[in-house]
Formats: sequence, C-alpha cells, structure tokens
Amino acid sequence: MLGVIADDVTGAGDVALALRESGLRTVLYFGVPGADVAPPDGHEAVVVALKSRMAAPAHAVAESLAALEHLREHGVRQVYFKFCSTFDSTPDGNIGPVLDALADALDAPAVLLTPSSPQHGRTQYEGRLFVNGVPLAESPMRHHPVTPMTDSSLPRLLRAQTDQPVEVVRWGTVRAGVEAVRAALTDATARGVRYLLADALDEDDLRTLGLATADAPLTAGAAGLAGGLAHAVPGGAPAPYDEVEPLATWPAAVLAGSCSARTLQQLDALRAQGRPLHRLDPVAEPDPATLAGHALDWYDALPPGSPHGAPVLHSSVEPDELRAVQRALGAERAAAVLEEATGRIAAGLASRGVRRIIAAGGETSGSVVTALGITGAWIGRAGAPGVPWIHPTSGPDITLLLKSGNFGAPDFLVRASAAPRDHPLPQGHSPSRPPDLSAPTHHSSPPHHAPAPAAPAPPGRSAPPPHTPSPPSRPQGARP
Ligand SMILES: Nc1ncnc2c1ncn2[C@@H]1O[C@H](COP(=O)(O)OP(=O)(O)OP(=O)(O)O)[C@@H](O)[C@H]1O
Ligand SMILES: O=C(O)[C@@H](O)C(=O)CO
Repeated sequence: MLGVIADDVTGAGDVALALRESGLRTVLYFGVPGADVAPPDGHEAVVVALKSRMAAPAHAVAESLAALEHLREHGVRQVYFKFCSTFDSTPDGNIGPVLDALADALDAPAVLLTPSSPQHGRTQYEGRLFVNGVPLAESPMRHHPVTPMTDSSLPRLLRAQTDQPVEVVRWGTVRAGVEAVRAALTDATARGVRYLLADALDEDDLRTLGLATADAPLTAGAAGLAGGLAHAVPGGAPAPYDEVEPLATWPAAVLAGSCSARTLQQLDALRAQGRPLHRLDPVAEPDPATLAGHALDWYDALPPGSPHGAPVLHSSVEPDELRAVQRALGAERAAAVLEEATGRIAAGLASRGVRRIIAAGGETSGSVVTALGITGAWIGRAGAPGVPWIHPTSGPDITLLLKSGNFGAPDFLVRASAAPRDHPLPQGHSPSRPPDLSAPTHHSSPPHHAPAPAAPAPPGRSAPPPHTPSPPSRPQGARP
C-alpha cells in the first residue's frame, strides 16, 4: 500500500484525486488517525492530510513522523511526501526538515523528488521550476501572503532547508528512460547524494520517474509524480466515478482565504454574477469570535431564497491591500485571526443548514475541516483538475470542495456553488453519505468503487444506509 503524507489539506485532496484517477483505491484522513483506525479493506493508497506547511519546523517534523508511524503500522511500505507544486515554503522549512526526518526514519537511499505537475502547468527543467511556462519567481507566487517564492532554482531552495547533498536529474536522463534514471539513483546513493530533483515536462516523464522509483521507500513532490508512481503499481484498476454530482442541490456557501491571483479572479466572477459577498477584515475587527459573529449576522440577514445565489465570505484581497493588513497586524497574527474566524464561520454555517462548503486556500480549508471535526473523506469526482468533491466519513452531513488557491478556471467557484435550481436532482436520487471511517476497524467499500454489475448498489442508489440524510430540501435557516 502506498502511504502519502501531505503538508496541507488542499494538496492532500489534489494528490488523492491523482491516485484515484490513476486507478488506486484511495482514502483520505485529516490529521494523523487514531491508532485503532485502519484503512478500509482493499485500499491501495492512504493519504494523511497534515496542516504542517506553515507550522514551525519541529512541529512539522513531529507530525510527519507520527503520520509515518501510523502508515507503517497499517502495512504501508512505500511513502510519498506531498508538498506544493510551487514549492511553497520558507528558508526555515518545512520541505527539507520533513524530508530529512522521513529519509532517516526509512533509511532511504537517494530520494527522487519533483514538484512537476504538468496538469497544473508546473514543470521542472534544468532544476528550475516553471508555472505555466513562467519561472516560479516571476509568477504570481512571488506575492504569496505567507510563503512568497522569489527564487526559481529548486536546488537552491532545497539546499536552504537541508544540509544534505542535493543534485538534479536532467531532462536528457529522464528522456533516456527508466534504466537511466535508476542508474542515476544508484550512482547518487553511492556518492552519498541524498536528494535528486528530477526534471519532468509531461506525464510521460512522470511515468518514467514512477517506474524508476516503484520500489523506493520514499519519494516526494506534487500530485504529478504521485500519479506517475500510481501507474507503476501493479493491479491498479481504474475506479470509475459516480458521475452523478450527488450533493449539488444542497445549500452552498463559499469561504475564501486564498489571496492567489486565480482565487481573486474567481471572486471577481462571483461578484460579476451579483452574488452576496461579505469581506472579513481582521484590521477592523481583530477578535476572531467577533469577526465570525459579524459574518454570521450578515448571513442571517440575507433574504431567504435570495435570487443572487450562494453567499461568499472572504478575506482574499489584492497584494497591495494584503501587505497593508500584514503591516498593521503582522502576517502571522492576521493569518491566525482569519483562520480561527473562518473555522467559526464554517461551523456556524453548517449549524444553519449549509451542506455544501466550498473553501479556497489550503490553510483556509484546513481551518474549515478542523472546525467541522472532519477526520476522513472519500474522494468524489473532480470539480476541476486537482480539486475533488469530498464526502466526509464522519461529522456533519455535508460535502466539501477544498480548492488549492491557484487551481480551477476563473468561473470555477461560480459553477461549484451554483444554485440548486441550476442542478435539478436526477429523479429518484437521494444523496447519501459513505460509511463512517472513524469507527475503529475495517469498513466496507466506499461508494466510488465500481459497482460490478452483480454487486449491491452503492449507498444512495438502494436501501438507505444508516446515515442517509433527508432529501435535499432547503434545511431550516439555510440561505439559497
Ligand atoms: N486579508 C488578509 N490579510 C492577511 N492575511 C490573509 C488575508 N486573507 C487571507 N490571509 C491569509 O493568507 C493565507 C492564505 O493561505 P491559504 O493556504 O488559505 O491560500 P493559498 O496559499 O493561496 O492556497 P494553497 O495553499 O492551496 O495554495 C492564510 O493564512 C490566510 O489566513
Ligand atoms: O501542489 C499543489 O499546488 C497543490 O496541491 C497544493 O499543495 C496547494 O496547497
């Protein structure tokens, strides 16, 4: 079984979707699961979503090692460390320190890694990272609120975070094929090189890298290489999706904390539609409980059945405004205030009957998941590349779409939060939730597993399972 340790929540969804699309039955946990929680029978991949990207390095390392221990206790022999395809981190960590700790714990030979994820426009060439063909340091990532990326050289970025030797596997070697990459790994191990950053421009390159590392105890990178690895796993059978968007009729709300250029475009599209928008301003109100209370008051005052569609609550602002907030409050305090407020708002919305929460931004999504007490999820179909709908296995009866800041087309948030009337339920369809993953032992298959013709229909298609929610009429208190 492949075990993935992801350094943030949206990245975990991205990698889980890549594994599932490559044919591996995949389950996602938020935080390190309790010792008595075992992956469901027949699963080929487990993703543990941590919130370690922005944590202090010692904390990130401790959490990652705890995740590793859990995975090993449950039969994982091969580990993938998922970090951001734009290498989001600071010179203090956490990619280097976590890699060092995992490589030591696994006694790994040279570790191959790459942030290349061509489906998201990320490629590595000559050790440099490109975002849609633009060097990382010239991309909008240079304005990231917490981890501005101002260097495009991956060896330089990684060397700032580790004392271990780092080299690049150049594209010519990757193109020469699996044996050439294996030879590079063997040679690096013999010379004591710990990390090999591999160039990769397309999915073929990633499959070559996946085959070359199919037996490696540790590999790392973004969703791209994880997909390449999954292709190398024998017996990975495609798991068809339930093509019905099961919960599209449920009342929706958008919570955006990402200040990425793409999320700002997506908010503009919502604004252009006339959606009700409420901005969270941590300078005007730095107390998270009061900030959240005002937002929920705003929500409560919306006219029921508003013709303008699902409401949007956001702190996302343009780079100049962001810098002004950070000058006023300090970047860490601003983020902490907003993340706590966002969690409170998510819980408040759920208690008011919102059952489709669309969150933009990894840290923002982490706050939502934590506040809702969600510990595990099944991966549904993709709302956009790298962004699955996920169905919590415990906690409130809702569905979530946790969007990486940079992902999705400009109209993605508009589509994902479209009003119920735009998505009539298929006749006779009753949305349902998958089995409870928080129960201690093994579980039956989740609904995304292909129902073989003779197999019983998945939940929601036949007799209601114990957790089947009521049909999606507008719950009490929920806005459109
Ligand atoms: N108006 C604001 N002022 C200061 N900080 C903000 C503001 N709005 C959001 N933030 C902070 O910026 C950070 C955005 O990070 P988040 O991970 O949510 O988005 P992202 O980095 O764009 O997404 P991803 O991690 O998926 O790429 C959060 O810590 C958030 O609290
Ligand atoms: O790799 C990416 O870009 C995303 O999965 C991510 O990590 C966003 O936080």
